[in-house]
Amino acid sequence: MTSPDTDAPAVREEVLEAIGLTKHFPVRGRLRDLLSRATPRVHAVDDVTLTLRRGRVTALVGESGSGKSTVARLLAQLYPRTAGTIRLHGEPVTVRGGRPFRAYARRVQMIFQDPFASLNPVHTVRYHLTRALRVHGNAGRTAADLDAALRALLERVTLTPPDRYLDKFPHELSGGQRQRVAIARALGADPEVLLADEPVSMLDVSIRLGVLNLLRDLKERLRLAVLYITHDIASARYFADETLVMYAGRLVEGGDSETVTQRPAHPYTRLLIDSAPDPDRITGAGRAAVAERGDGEPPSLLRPPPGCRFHPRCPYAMPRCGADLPPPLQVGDRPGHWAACWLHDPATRDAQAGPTALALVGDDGREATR
Ligand SMILES: Nc1ncnc2c1ncn2[C@@H]1O[C@H](COP(=O)(O)OP(=O)(O)OP(=O)(O)O)[C@@H](O)[C@H]1O
Repeated sequence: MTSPDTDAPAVREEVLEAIGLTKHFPVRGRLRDLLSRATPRVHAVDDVTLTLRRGRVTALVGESGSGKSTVARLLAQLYPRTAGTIRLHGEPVTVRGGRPFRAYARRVQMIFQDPFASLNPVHTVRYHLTRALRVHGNAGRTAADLDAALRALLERVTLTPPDRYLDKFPHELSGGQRQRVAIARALGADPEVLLADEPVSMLDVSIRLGVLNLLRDLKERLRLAVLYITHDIASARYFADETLVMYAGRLVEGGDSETVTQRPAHPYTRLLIDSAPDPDRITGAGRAAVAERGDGEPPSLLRPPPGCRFHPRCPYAMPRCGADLPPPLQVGDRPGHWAACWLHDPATRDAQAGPTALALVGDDGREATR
């Protein structure tokens, strides 16, 4: 296969794919459970399908406990999965430790929320980066090669001049600088995929944008495929090409970020957007509307609700929503925009149309009729 403009082999845009990814954590049961021999399981992730592409950021958005970190850890092969397939460049891959895991980690790197916890306080920046370069075979042969590679890494994350940072300990750096070191360490593997789990949520608001801009610059210059995990849907609009919304272990909506954030189609996405702390939008009246529209608790993942998991909180729930799991349905005529919500089933829309219609979510994501 060649690209249209050159004779060079076309590079596969899909780097990492998850198909039907599922993780149920067994939890220690109460005596009653032990006697019945049924092990309770937390349904942390169910049937998640997603694709990470070269040079693109995919945001995975949802509230705390929705399963976002578990998805990242499954993709990083830090956890065994209950079901599903992970494909790297089209090849199914399962690794559990040892050399195969190191080979996988060379291509798929993870960045964690708390850079202070992920850097060892007794070691310098030089130590952390040298180790990453050596483990992944990128330290070169000579001391001069290593020195050049260390400087290049620090320059790539704009910690310049490198000499100012190489011999610093983590506590001598600001939160933003520490996260840049953690990113440099991930880049030491020369990866194709970065899994960034809430990479800025522990940083001061004033420096978040700088770190997000750095990640965006890296995806553009290094053509990295980036998974950006966040509970802040506003930052997804700014930073991600594509946005996926997760609720109680399942994906509920996906599409390009502009569409998902500006014209949300799933009632849960609307709730997330309405409850985001946007001073322009959230007025007293706005808050009241949010409360009316399903402010409440996410369900227990030990016994998730049947049908759509959002139905107990959903102001638009129909009898069908508590019984049948909605598949991903295309939203209106917008290719690539989907929502797992029966409101977007053409049959439902036809049945609900007319003067007695209940609330429907229109193509613009707002109520069409009431
Ligand atoms: N090792 C584990 N054993 C049992 N349950 C777990 C384990 N790890 C996560 N869970 C549960 O799985 C569910 C999803 O957790 P996860 O951390 O993936 O969510 P999250 O969306 O990343 O939340 P947060 O933003 O708070 O990190 C939660 O109910 C959590 O308690």
